[in-house]
Amino acid sequence: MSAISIRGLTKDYGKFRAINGLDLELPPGQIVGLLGENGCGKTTLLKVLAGALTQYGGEVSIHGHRPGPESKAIVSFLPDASFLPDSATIDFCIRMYDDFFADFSREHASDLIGFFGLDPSRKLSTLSKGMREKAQIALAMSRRAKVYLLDEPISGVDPAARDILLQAIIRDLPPEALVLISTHLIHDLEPILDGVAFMRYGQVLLTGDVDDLRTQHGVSIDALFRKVYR
Ligand SMILES: Nc1ncnc2c1ncn2[C@@H]1O[C@H](COP(=O)(O)OP(=O)(O)OP(=O)(O)O)[C@@H](O)[C@H]1O
Repeated sequence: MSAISIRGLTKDYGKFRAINGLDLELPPGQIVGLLGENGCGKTTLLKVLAGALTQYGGEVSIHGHRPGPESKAIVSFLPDASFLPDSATIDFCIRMYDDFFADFSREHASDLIGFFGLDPSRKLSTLSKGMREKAQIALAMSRRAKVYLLDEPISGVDPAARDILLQAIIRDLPPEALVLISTHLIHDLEPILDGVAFMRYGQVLLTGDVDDLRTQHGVSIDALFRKVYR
């Protein structure tokens, strides 16, 4: 069974059609980059998959479930905006996730927070953008989910820390998990990607295995992106 199966997805914001008849099939056990120009619909697609946008057209299935309570139990979603209360400490967020998600591991989260060098007693309001991203990634990746949806997870962190963050994302990943990551930092993400989905104007333009695409086009995925969107 596909981890994600989408047929003819449409999503309108008022009169504007942000997703326009999008089809996508993604198997489990892969890390897939969701790539495309600003405004092509990446965040909108991830929000539909996460169950955060409920008004849409077409068929969406996550391990056989339409987005809703059953899919949310197996999907770990990391939105692009900060979604945790400013006044909360990292420790409080860990306890909140633990209460909220049956598949959450406190030990794993504490381990990742330590790995990132963050002090769990710090309030989120006192963290830099990059530190906050690290904390949010630690929380999202400490669920034993079947699908991880990560929207621009490393945009705020410095180049040297990106590798560490990517290692944290792939570390201890359940083998059958699908990770769908939207990003503009293709060069940084490329080493961990198994597949890519290129989007344009609310549709999927091209999908494929990164090794196959590199062989077929004779360039890196980063270079292929520049070629496709030139
Ligand atoms: N709440 C909203 N109301 C109206 N239009 C919206 C809303 N959210 C997104 N859009 C529009 O929908 C389109 C897709 O937006 P979306 O955020 O999904 O793109 P994106 O690919 O994630 O962009 P970026 O790479 O810049 O983050 C854009 O044209 C955007 O202006």
